[in-house]
Amino acid sequence: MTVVRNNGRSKAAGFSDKTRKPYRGFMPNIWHGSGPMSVDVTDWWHQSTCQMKRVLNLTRKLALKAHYLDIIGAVGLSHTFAAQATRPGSDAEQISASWTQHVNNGLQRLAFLAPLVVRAIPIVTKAPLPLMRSQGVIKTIVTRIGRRIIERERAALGVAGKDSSLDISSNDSGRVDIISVLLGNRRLASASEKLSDTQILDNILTFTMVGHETTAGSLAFTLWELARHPEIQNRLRAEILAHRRDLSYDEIQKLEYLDAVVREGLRIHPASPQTERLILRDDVIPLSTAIPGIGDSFRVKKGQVIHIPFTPMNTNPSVWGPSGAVFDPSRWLTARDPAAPALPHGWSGMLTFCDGPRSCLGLRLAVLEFKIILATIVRSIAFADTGVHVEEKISPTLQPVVNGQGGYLPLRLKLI
Ligand code: HEM
Repeated sequence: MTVVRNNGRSKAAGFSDKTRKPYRGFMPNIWHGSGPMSVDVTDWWHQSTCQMKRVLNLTRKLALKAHYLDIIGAVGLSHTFAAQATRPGSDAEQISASWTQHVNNGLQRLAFLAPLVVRAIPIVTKAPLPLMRSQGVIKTIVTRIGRRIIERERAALGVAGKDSSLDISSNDSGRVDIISVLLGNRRLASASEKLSDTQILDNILTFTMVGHETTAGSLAFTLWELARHPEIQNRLRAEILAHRRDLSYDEIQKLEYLDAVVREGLRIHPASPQTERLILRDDVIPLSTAIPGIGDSFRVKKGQVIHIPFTPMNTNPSVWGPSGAVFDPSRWLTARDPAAPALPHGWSGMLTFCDGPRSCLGLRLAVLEFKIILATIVRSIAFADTGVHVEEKISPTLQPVVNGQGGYLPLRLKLI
């Protein structure tokens, strides 16, 4: 198997997904910042049912307002972004405005060249270009918030003012959230594995941005599908209305059609539809089906960057059948034909959360909050298509684009 690693500049290459609508507009992803994700929170995050129950309580409280920034703030950082308060100049408002700006910059005609330029001349990320400035604004805001969070943790531990560094020497608060795990690293890790201040701040930045934009985008596209498929929407609502409003964690897991709709939304509209990996040594990649002119394998060389397009892999007709690109939740309710080709690795056989050691750390939180918010919204609101032409473009995550404007997805709503 080829040895690859995340090169810290994921999503920097473009592709044209020929099986569906054309994409354009790519931006390098700098959310990973300069620090690696060196704290292993995977087990803690993926396996702790207690944590999930806490998430459930928090997300239920926040669900009606459906603001994912508040959710990641609450469950990840014990920080209140108060995203619902659209107070001009608030952190949430600034992050949102800069992100919209950033999305629209990435939709410019020549934006697809940006990753290539960044790769060739990395210093360009420091240039005062509008393309870079919007990312810089978000990084500045979240870094400021991150410093406040770390100082608050220090104060809570009674070590405030002991020294001027951000170092936390113990973490006995008993809380289990991302920030306490990151800071606990200072106490538990050996000297060579301790996270630096910059790495902790980079992690806060990563969690803040990937922890809300992706889930919000997935929900928006799924609501769009429900608006275009009233029969699916009605069936989902019927399932939800058959249960009490205040669903427990275990009850939410039992809603089969909700589960199917969420999986299908994530399969067809992966919020982060592509990534790339750097080849660490020369190797040969075997192909399951020979390609004319290439054969049944191809060589890769150390230093090459390989592009991994999730959407065609998630919808490939040879794996998912002729209706592979169609939004059809019922495919998750029937047993898969044993003669059909095996699904790829990755959650539910899809690449939406990537796969392998650098796959999404927030998978379970993402799916859980998605289910709770979708169930809460669909219970009370009916969605209809507006007939407006919506395009899907990558900038840098999957974005709805209407008349050249990114980040808007018009839907007609009716209270039930
Ligand atoms: C529907 C929602 C989400 C989708 C589709 C998604 C997708 C992904 C993908 C594809 C990657 C791999 C990126 C790459 O290597 O190029 C990733 C990484 C990551 N995700 Fe998510 N994500 C979602 C929600 C979340 C949430 C809610 C959190 C935080 C709680 C989160 C935290 C992370 C982190 C920290 C990484 C970096 C992991 C690493 O580099 O080791 N994600 N996500």
